[in-house]
Formats: sequence, C-alpha cells, structure tokens
Amino acid sequence: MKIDGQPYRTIFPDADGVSVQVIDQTRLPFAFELKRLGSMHDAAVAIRTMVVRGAPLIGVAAAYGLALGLAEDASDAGIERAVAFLAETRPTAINLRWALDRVAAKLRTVPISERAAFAFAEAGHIAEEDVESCHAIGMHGAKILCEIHARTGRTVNVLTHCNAGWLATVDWGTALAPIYVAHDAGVPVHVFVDETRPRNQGAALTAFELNAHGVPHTVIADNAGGHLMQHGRIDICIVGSDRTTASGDVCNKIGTYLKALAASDNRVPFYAALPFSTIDWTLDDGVAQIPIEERDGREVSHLTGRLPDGAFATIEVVSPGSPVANPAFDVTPARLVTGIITERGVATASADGLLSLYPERRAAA
Ligand SMILES: CSC[C@@H](O)[C@@H](O)C(=O)COP(=O)(O)O
Repeated sequence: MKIDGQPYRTIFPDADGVSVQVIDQTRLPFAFELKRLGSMHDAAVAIRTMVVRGAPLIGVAAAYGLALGLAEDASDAGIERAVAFLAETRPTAINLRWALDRVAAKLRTVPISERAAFAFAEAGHIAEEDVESCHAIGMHGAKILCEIHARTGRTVNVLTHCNAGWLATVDWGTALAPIYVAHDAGVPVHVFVDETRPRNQGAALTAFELNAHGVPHTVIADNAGGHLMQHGRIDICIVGSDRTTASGDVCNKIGTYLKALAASDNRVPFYAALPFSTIDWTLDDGVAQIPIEERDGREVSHLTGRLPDGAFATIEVVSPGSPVANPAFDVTPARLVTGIITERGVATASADGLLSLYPERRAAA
C-alpha cells in the first residue's frame, strides 16, 4: 500500500540487517512514524502496547521478536523462554502462537550459532506468505463484491468493524483486501467504517487506510450499523478474525457479534476474511474455548486524540470512580457467518466448509 505515493509495509527489516522497522500505529492517523525494534523486549512492548496490532501482523512481529531474542540466547532453553515470553503478549490472536511455533519447530535442527539469522529469515518468509495470502483473499472476496454490483447495478455498500486492512497485516489486509481489489478494478464500493470503541481502530486506522487509497467511506458510531441494515443501506458485512475455530466460529474485535446478529436479522450477508494462520484447528467451540483478552479499563474510561493546536491529548470520559470492563474480542458463532473468505477461496462457516478448502487437515480432524 502507498502513503503519499511511497509503497510501505507495516513491518520490514531495517537496513542494519539485525532489527526491524514498524509503522507506529499508536500515532495514526495524525502522525505517520516508523519505530525501530532492536530487541525481543522491544517487540514484546510493541505488541502489548499496540504499536503493532492485528492478528497477522502480530504473528510476524512475534516471529521477528523471537529472532531478536535468539541474538541474545539461541540455546534450546533460550528458544523456550523467548516463545513463552512473546506468546503471552496478547492471548486471543492465534497467529502469534502459530508464528512462534512455526519458527521454533524449524530451529530445532539448526546449529545454535546460525539460529538467530535463520529465525530472522523465517520471519521474513512468514511476512511474504502473509502478503500473498492477503492478496489472494482480496481476489476471492472481490468476486463477491462484483456479483453484488452486477446484481444491483449500483455502488456496493460494505460495513466493516475494527481494522482488518493492510495495517493489521503486512500488506493488503484481510477484510479490506477485497475492497481494494474491487475498487482498483473499477467496481464502485463505499465502506461504512465502525469507529470501534474503545480504541477506535475503525475511526483511526481503517479510515486512514481508505483515505490513503482513495476508497469512498463514512465513519459511523458503533451503534449505527443495525439501523443502516434495517434501512437497506448495507449490502454486505466483511470483518477479519483473530481466531477461527475448525467449526467456523469467528473471534474478532469486540462488537463484531452484535453486527452479525443485526446482519442475520436483516438478511445482510456477513463474511469473515482470514488467512490459514488464523484457523485454530484444535478448537470447535469458539464461545467456550477461545481466550478473550481483557485489556486495561483506561481504554474505556479515557480517549486519546488530537487537540486543535496539534498536540496529542488523553481525556477522561467516564464518571470518575465508576468501574469499567474491557473485553477486547467476542465470538460470532458459525451459524451467523455467511461465508469465510480465505486465500484458497470462499467456504461455508462449518467444519466441512473449511475442510473442503484445507483437505490436508482431514486426517487430523
Ligand atoms: C486482519 S486483522 C483481524 C483482526 O485482527 C482485527 O479485526 C482485530 O480485531 C484487531 O484487533 P486489535 O486489538 O486491533 O489487534
């Protein structure tokens, strides 16, 4: 994706060859700044504080974090310690654990002196694969948008929640990739962007991306989606996922479930777009089994933004002393999901649907 005409990825190796650069997402949309991650500790802090966020991106960041950790201690015990340390930075997105396990498994047969460099290269491979997967998701998902346009003959109105765009991945995005592909192909698309309280990833990040790419969009309060659906103003919902069960339950940013309920009530198709690295084949009941991250209540009680003089400021918005709770994700059961868009195509949200795209998982299932 391009910012002011210059192509960017959200994470890339630094010119020094031993560290990585990331786009600092805590500064967007008001400042576009890069941040250097030079150690495993830097990577862990960046993931925890959401300098980098979005399931596929934190997987890649964790893989680079592991490589940086091995530069300090590449022993078997060092690998285990680094994996445990990075894995607990954010509990819900399975991509993080998946990326760490993939790198760690390959490292076992690599001589200790070569492990850090091997892991750094492997993190790069994961990043490349993510770009390919997300582009393929875009191609498959764009067909659905083209069909809607062909049927209705007018602009396709998409509702999305949180940020599942290129900022949440290495490039392209998941839920937004079909929108970019369709828009670039000349299909008229307009996106209703849920602001996505408490951290406002929709208002800040999705709107920033769509602006940068010239995709028509409108930011709405989180509670507006149901009303728009009742009045026929949404043709399709597309969201991302942080963890998808083998049975097709989709865990995504808090509030996604309510959008799926409204979509079901109004017969609006509801799709989740995700790469294979987001599927947790060990789970079959998302509500019961997926760990939901509980974040700091300050994200609910306070808001950060820009003052008229350009300075960043954090203000309190909740009655002082009132308790707050901040579950960061919720689970949308498969029965509310029309389809799952992956790099291999579109499947029904069910065990059979996912296995039809990933037949190699049949034996394990
Ligand atoms: C392609 S990203 C899918 C999800 O990671 C995205 O929708 C989301 O919920 C991100 O949550 P975040 O808490 O900002 O990391």
